[in-house]
Amino acid sequence: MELIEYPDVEMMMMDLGNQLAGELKNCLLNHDWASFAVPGGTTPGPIFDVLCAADLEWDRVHVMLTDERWVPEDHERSNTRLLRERLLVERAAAAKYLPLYAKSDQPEDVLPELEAMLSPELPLSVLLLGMGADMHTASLFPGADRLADAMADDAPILMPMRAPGAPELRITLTARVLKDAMSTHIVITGAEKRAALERAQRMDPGSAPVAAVLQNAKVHWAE
Ligand SMILES: O=C1O[C@H](COP(=O)(O)O)[C@@H](O)[C@H](O)[C@H]1O
Repeated sequence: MELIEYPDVEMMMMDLGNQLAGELKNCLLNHDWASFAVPGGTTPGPIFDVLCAADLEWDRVHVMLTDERWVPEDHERSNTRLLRERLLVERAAAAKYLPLYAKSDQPEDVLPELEAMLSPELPLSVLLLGMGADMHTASLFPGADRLADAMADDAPILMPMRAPGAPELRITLTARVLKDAMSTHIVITGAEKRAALERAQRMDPGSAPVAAVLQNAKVHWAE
């Protein structure tokens, strides 16, 4: 793991947005397209604000979420909604978006079609992850009902996830998909998450899921 500390959050968001744009651009030099997975939640909005204006061939970038809350796309807690408002705008509106949500009461009903759509995109070219203070990443939550299955090397691409710490039903990329990414960045802010990151480095992924992806990750932190 490489830890990169920034003087302040604003600088981190700007710098990280530019780094991600540079990686996508490099990837497009050698490949027909780049697959790019991003988190939802409260942290990445300002990175998306930088990225969406980046001068790159967005029509060759395939964007997806690392995880989604099983709520309609116009719900205030929808990660898709965040993406549509902050990332898939301006130049980035030309990107191809691969949704992790489909209208259905539960993700189990639509898993085969979602997985068939994602399968050609793997391994992910560029992966940006967030992390909660409880050491969850994507929707791999400590104490989740099927966490062990989602952490296994032979896990499917996607799994539904129900967890005590998550207010709604989730769907998430599994750990092996995250671990296989060509380039992994994790963005965290504040003292509480920094302390959680340090704890996670000494813990088993079964109780600190983010530990599964730390080895090859660049972790970006600002107070
Ligand atoms: O619920 C989620 O939480 C994590 C962390 O979110 P944050 O609000 O603490 O930044 C996020 O990475 C994940 O995509 C999201 O669904």
